[in-house]
Amino acid sequence: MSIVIQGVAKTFTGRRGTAPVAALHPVDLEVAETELVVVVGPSGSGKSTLLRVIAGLEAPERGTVRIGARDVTAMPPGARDVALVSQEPALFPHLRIADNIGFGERARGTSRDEVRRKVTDAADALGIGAALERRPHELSGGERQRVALARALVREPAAFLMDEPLSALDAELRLRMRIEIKDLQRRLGVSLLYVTHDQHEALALGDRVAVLDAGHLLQIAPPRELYERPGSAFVARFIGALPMNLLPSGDAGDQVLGVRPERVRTAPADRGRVTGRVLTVEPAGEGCLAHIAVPGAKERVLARLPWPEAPEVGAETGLDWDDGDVHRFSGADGRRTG
Ligand SMILES: Nc1ncnc2c1ncn2[C@@H]1O[C@H](COP(=O)(O)OP(=O)(O)OP(=O)(O)O)[C@@H](O)[C@H]1O
Repeated sequence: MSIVIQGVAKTFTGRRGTAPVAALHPVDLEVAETELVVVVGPSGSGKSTLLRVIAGLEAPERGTVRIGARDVTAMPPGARDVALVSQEPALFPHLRIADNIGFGERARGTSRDEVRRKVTDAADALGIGAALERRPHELSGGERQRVALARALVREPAAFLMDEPLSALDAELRLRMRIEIKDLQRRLGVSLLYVTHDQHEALALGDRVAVLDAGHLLQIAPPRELYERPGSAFVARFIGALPMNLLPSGDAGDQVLGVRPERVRTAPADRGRVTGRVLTVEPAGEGCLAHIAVPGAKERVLARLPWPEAPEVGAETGLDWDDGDVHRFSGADGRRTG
């Protein structure tokens, strides 16, 4: 079922003497019936708070949360019919994996045979069918995370919420499980709202990706659109393997010109659009990453280059790019202007 949140705001009133923290400014977000939406943002941007509000673990001070046709804003977590999978799955250490997966169903009064069937199906779907008799401490981190996912599956919830479920795993396992999660979501045809701080994971996984910063939802768009037409300078720097280069432009310096490091070329010092001094050249897999100090730019300009074009450290170099690769933002609020 769909997840629809409207005007959800949350402020944590600090302990005595500390200032209140606005974790979420009014946020609107919709996850369609069979959609996978990823919320991405830096640490402290409000991602977990958003999921906890939807799950019913935090009460918003304003706004509504709907799951399908039901307004669940005032409902306790158990009545919402959503499953939340988090980074560190809380498993019962003394229970077998089968009982961990089936725990909620048993508590709900489902018959023993029915629970056994559901547990076996979910465990098989996640490739942990052979681990059902073991205890949590006998499993790897990846397997324990699969147990948490199986436990969520068994409940057949109306919607899934996942809070950085893969961040404790190594890179290779993360990649594998990312594919499995997307696969599972497709097969089940359910809505999934997935939270991560990793823009790479967000782009790979989401049908749409929502960027959150300091409690503000800045943009929600399909991954390619987010990369190709970021709506603000913040999104342009946050989304992408490397942050977008930003250079002052416009007569009054009131505009910001953006160009991605992978679109920058070097040129003879007197022939580029800008000129700068090469600070370092780092090996970066297939090619290299040159850091260039350009007068007037707040940050060093990055250029992702093939090795044959690697400039000399210390040399002056021109930098060039195509007109079509230029993004423009307003200098005042960083909003996209062209
Ligand atoms: N229970 C709480 N009491 C007070 N402040 C809180 C509480 N929970 C979260 N916050 C604050 O609200 C803001 C948002 O926190 P939240 O955990 O939602 O961010 P996040 O994007 O999930 O961060 P991370 O990626 O580090 O988990 C932060 O400034 C945090 O310090």
